[in-house]
Amino acid sequence: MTQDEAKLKAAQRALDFVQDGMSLGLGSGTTSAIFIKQLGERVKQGLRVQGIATSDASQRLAESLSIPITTFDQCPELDIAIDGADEVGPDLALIKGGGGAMLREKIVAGAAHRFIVIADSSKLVDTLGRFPLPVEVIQMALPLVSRKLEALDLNPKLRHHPDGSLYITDEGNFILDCACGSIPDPAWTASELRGIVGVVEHGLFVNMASLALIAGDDGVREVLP
Ligand SMILES: O=C[C@H](O)[C@H](O)[C@H](O)COP(=O)(O)O
Repeated sequence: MTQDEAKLKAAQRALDFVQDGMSLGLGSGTTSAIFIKQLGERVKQGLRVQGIATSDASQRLAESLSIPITTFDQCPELDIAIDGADEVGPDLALIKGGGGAMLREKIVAGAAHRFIVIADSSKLVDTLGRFPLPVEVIQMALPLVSRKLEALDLNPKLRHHPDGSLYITDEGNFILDCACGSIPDPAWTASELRGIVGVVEHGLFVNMASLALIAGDDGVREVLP
């Protein structure tokens, strides 16, 4: 099975958890985009749902498929948030933010009764940290935050687009990608990052996911924390 086929299988399985009338968190990234497209098909067939998107790109995609979009004003609680991940570690601790969307993703996942991760099996790891950990930073604080991350040996590097221009998030911030290697205690690292003024959010999701749907050659596995 190719990685894209596995992403499709995970996304399709996630649809089994969606019921008529639900309010959904719509994730970001390639796996989530596949889920949103599948959801769009169901909406076309009459499924009634509404969603809050975790990025401008996901919102545009959902709107193009006529999936109704709502806001936290109208809908402060979501039934399920469904999103991809860059790494899925023990206890379903995650690294997210490869696509720069982790701030809104964390807000949306936190507002959902269930947060379901969809991923192909290449994302499963024994220890988080092979994927660089994204840290979203207020622009003016960049030099200060960079120094603090260096002092923590997190090895931050400012994210750029492939054309060399600076990467700016949907909320107007920079991202420092930390090639820090193994993260043996994600909760500790998360709390260190949380304590740095100027850090808006980071890509460690600890104790948030309630289920991961991991697709590979052996089918789709349901992984619990
Ligand atoms: O910012 C992006 C998100 O956290 C994505 O969910 C994550 O990067 C996984 O993306 P993909 O499904 O494309 O591997």
